[in-house]
Amino acid sequence: MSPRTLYDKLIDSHTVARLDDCTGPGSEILLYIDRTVLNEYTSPQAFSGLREAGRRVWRPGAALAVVDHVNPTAPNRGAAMPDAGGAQQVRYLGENCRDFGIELFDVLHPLQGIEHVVAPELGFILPGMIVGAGDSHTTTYGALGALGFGIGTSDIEHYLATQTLRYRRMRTMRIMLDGILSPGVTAKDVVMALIRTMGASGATGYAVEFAGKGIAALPVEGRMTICNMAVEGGARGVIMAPDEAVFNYLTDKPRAPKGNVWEAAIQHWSTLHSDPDAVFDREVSLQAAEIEPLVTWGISPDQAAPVGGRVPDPGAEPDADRRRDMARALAYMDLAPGTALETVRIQRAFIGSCTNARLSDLREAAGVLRGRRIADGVRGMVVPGSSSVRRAAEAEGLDRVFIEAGFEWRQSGCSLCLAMNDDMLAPGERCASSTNRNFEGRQGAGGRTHLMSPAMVAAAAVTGHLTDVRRFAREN
Ligand SMILES: CC(C)[C@H](C(=O)O)[C@@H](O)C(=O)O
Ligand code: SF4
Repeated sequence: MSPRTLYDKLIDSHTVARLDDCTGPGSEILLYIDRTVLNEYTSPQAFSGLREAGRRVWRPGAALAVVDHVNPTAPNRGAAMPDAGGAQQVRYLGENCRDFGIELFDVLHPLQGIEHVVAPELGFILPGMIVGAGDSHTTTYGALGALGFGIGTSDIEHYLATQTLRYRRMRTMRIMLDGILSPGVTAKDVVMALIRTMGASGATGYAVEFAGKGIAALPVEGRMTICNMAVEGGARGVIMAPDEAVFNYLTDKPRAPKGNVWEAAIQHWSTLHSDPDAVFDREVSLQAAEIEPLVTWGISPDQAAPVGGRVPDPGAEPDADRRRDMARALAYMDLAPGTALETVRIQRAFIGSCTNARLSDLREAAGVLRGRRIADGVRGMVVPGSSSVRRAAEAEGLDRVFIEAGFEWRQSGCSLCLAMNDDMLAPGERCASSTNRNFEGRQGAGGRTHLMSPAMVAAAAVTGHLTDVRRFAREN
């Protein structure tokens, strides 16, 4: 057999039937999906479809449901939702899980959290799996050696009824991260650098495999940050070959296999990598040493610059479409060309989301905040990625560090990542945010989002303006 990429191997081993006469990219197959994660926001119509057709869920145990998008994150929250729409979605998810036999982590469940944080920490996602779920950031699971991708509502229904999806094979791209990151530069900066270089649709149509020394050197949670946000570069399907670090990460996870099954699993997982001479449709490489801490200045994740740089000048952009997009972004963001990014003042600081609210992210941010206070006029919020992350952080005293620095220490959920609950920016407020999307109004109508790593959010909160976190390292 000719050499194959890891993507090809996973697709081949999950192909139930070919639906056309083609074999390469674009060919349509019926693909077996190992697991899914459901949320209150994208699952309702899928369940309604099942109910109307009188169908049952084929393998209820392969699905896990969580409430994450619409719930409040107030420290003393109860089961009540902020608005009637959210309340209805949460109630219906509860009803559906009960009627179709699916496990649910409801708002007050001790394991509640953002789906992409909850599923890995539970050991629900394992190497070699294919995971299709109703949320674009399902790509996160690539970090565990599982091919994850977002699917639409009608696909969720198809999945629930059959455990399969109609799927079009994608082209393959390998992104090599060569070398090792400099101090103060994080996984978030890697993925932001990638999107900045390739553009917000640079990986559209491709399944992306990340590889190279730089990836191998990253802890699994950092790899999740990269796989999570790669979708903002257009990648609908992301994978990294599982290695020792992944096996160590999974070893104590409650739902991971145990005993003999674990041993056998490791044997199999160790075979999950692209063949040495596998051919990718596209190869890209990034030099880790050249990556600097980045912040976005615009309204698309690719509109980013090194924090030490300046707001770009649309007048200097030769391409007319890009020039117009830049001008529009700067008008929305209320930024003048040539402004030093480090002088841009913020009113809000948000550490949260499925990109950057795991324990390691909170540790990094707390490392900057220890012994410091956030600037006057800045409101800071920390929203742990899951209730488990929240407890683990409390066990090591991180909550105290955040609270003493002046941050609010909240319950888990998507929160201010998107204004779909009661956490949002007021019009005109500017936020340093550890999230993944900076679209207009994403964090509230008229709100202005600057994406960056959690340590950079902490640094900005302390000074009151966008700040190169490496200044703090020098002071310490
Ligand atoms: C609500 C959901 C459809 C959406 C997604 O798929 O990503 C959300 O999680 C987001 O981040 O915008
Ligand atoms: S935290 Fe943000 S990006 Fe992640 S699932 Fe929730 S809304 Fe989407």
